[in-house]
Amino acid sequence: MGDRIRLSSSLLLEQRAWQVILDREGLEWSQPQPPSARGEESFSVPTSEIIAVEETEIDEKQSNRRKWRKMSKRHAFTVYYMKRKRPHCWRCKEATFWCVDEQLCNQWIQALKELIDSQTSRPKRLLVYINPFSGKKQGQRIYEQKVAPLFSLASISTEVVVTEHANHAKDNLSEVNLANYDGIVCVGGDGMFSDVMHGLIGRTQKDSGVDQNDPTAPLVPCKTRIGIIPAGSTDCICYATVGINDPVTSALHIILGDSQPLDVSSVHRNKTFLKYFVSLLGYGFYGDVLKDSEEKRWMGSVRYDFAGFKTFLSHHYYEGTVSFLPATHTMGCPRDGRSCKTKCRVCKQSKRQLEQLQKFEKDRHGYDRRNQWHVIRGKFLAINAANMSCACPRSPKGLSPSAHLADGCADLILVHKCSRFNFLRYLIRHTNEDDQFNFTFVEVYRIRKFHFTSQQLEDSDDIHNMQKKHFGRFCSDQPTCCCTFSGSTWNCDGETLESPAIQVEVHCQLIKLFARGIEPPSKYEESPSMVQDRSYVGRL
Ligand SMILES: CCCCCCCCCCCCC/C=C/[C@@H](O)[C@H](COP(=O)(O)O)NC(=O)CCCCCCCCCCCCCCC
Ligand SMILES: Nc1ncnc2c1ncn2[C@@H]1O[C@H](COP(=O)(O)OP(=O)(O)O)[C@@H](O)[C@H]1O
Ligand SMILES: [Ca+2]
Repeated sequence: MGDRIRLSSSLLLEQRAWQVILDREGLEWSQPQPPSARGEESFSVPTSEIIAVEETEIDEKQSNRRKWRKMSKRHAFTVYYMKRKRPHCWRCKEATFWCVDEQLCNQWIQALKELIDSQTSRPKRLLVYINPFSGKKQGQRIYEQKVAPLFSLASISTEVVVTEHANHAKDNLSEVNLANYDGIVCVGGDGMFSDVMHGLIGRTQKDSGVDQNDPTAPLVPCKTRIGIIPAGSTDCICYATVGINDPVTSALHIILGDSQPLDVSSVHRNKTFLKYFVSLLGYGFYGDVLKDSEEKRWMGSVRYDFAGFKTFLSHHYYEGTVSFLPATHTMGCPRDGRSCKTKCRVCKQSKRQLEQLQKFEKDRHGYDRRNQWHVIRGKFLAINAANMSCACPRSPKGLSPSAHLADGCADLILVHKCSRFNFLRYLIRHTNEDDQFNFTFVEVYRIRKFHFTSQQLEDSDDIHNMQKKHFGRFCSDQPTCCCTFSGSTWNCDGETLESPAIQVEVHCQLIKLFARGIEPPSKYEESPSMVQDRSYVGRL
């Protein structure tokens, strides 16, 4: 595309004449001679924010200006574009331009279409999975009423699968031809995203011959992007990567072809792969809240408040050993206040440095003097590994406000045993501006890998070893073993995971989302107030 796309014409919009210019950068319209009372009016939409163009039939009856009808037939086209309504919240707006010259009108439509087609990162074919039972069970309605009309406006073809059971999306992804799609969309909550992500990562590894059970195997990054239409109970992954849980905003990020790389952490027990997570892996408090809330699914998202209150009162602590490998490749740290923003420099540089470090480690067969494992043994109310901020409507800054989406690190938060009052103070700080790490009983580290073993398992291992020595085989060798551990469970992106021992490793930028991270506030100040403020589907 070159200078061929450069048009400058006088067109009418809302009965006023505007000088309208289209070039590679975008569309601009301004008043040739601004009426002094109004001041100069000029509006622009960058190419990357133009959604679609359509030829428009002008309803002549609507016009009370008979003189135009007398003159000649009007020819019109409507430009649909993204507009920032308030921080992080996007809407689709429209502006209908017209003129009496049919050829000129067609020329504009053609040029705008060419410009839109030049945006090669935009998806054309999407595979959509809808969980009809997420959150308030509105997934299907949200998709059909708010999202599908926008996809069809943007000429995106879709194949829609309404899931019938848990893991449906994951299983389906193991057999579909991924080459047929430019992206996968999941409509639901964090659990639904987890299903899709496991399907996609598993499929990519299988196709590349990587064994997911091998905790040392470097994983192959997934090419297909995932879009999240939030319709769940917490919607943490959407909120922390877009800044809001709003279906229309997410649909627009997908249509405009945004791309946000995301770290994924793997959880293994010895040589068995258990799960991946992108937001929170939590033991103790968040594990117990999740486990308790699962029996209360019928309550919807309030289940978490009930379970949270109950778990808070029970005030269980868990003994165990955490060992971790601190991240040495990143300049960021959990309390530096440098939160992850669109086109984050910390993420970019960290990835580069991690690649160098990994190459260095490979050359030295894993050895690097900076690789010092730290070991902390204790009694914990909560052990949280936050791969991202984990911001959500309940906690707008999240569990670790300065965690990054794509730096190859997770923030490991250890909440040691403390009084109920202090734990409540800690929880309350998730909802306000105060630093939740500024407590003597809270430690936070930026890490690349960590291991956890519960005290019960350590004790039983000691007994096993002793008994093995003296009596031969013992129960852990038997599949029928009935040893029970009174440990907690893991909350792994909102899915429960029972394992008294795990090894976790962060995989830098393993997947990509249709998102752009958190836009800094200046973006909203820059956003022009447009002439026509009619929302297309935004208010549905
Ligand atoms: C006193 C107020 C305390 C508010 C503390 C809020 C902390 C919220 C942090 C949320 C981190 C979320 C991490 C993400 C988790 C999700 O993946 C996951 C699944 O999402 P999905 O259902 O959409 O699939 N969601 C969850 O695990 C839910 C976590 C929600 C925890 C809520 C805890 C409420 C605690 C209330 C304590 C009340 C104490 C009152 C004492 C007088
Ligand atoms: N049709 C279905 N029936 C039952 N469970 C389902 C279905 N589709 C998906 N699931 C499972 O429901 C779980 C929760 O889904 P999610 O969309 O996160 O809702 P919520 O945010 O309300 O927890 C996920 O683990 C997913 O595998
Ligand atoms: Ca990270």
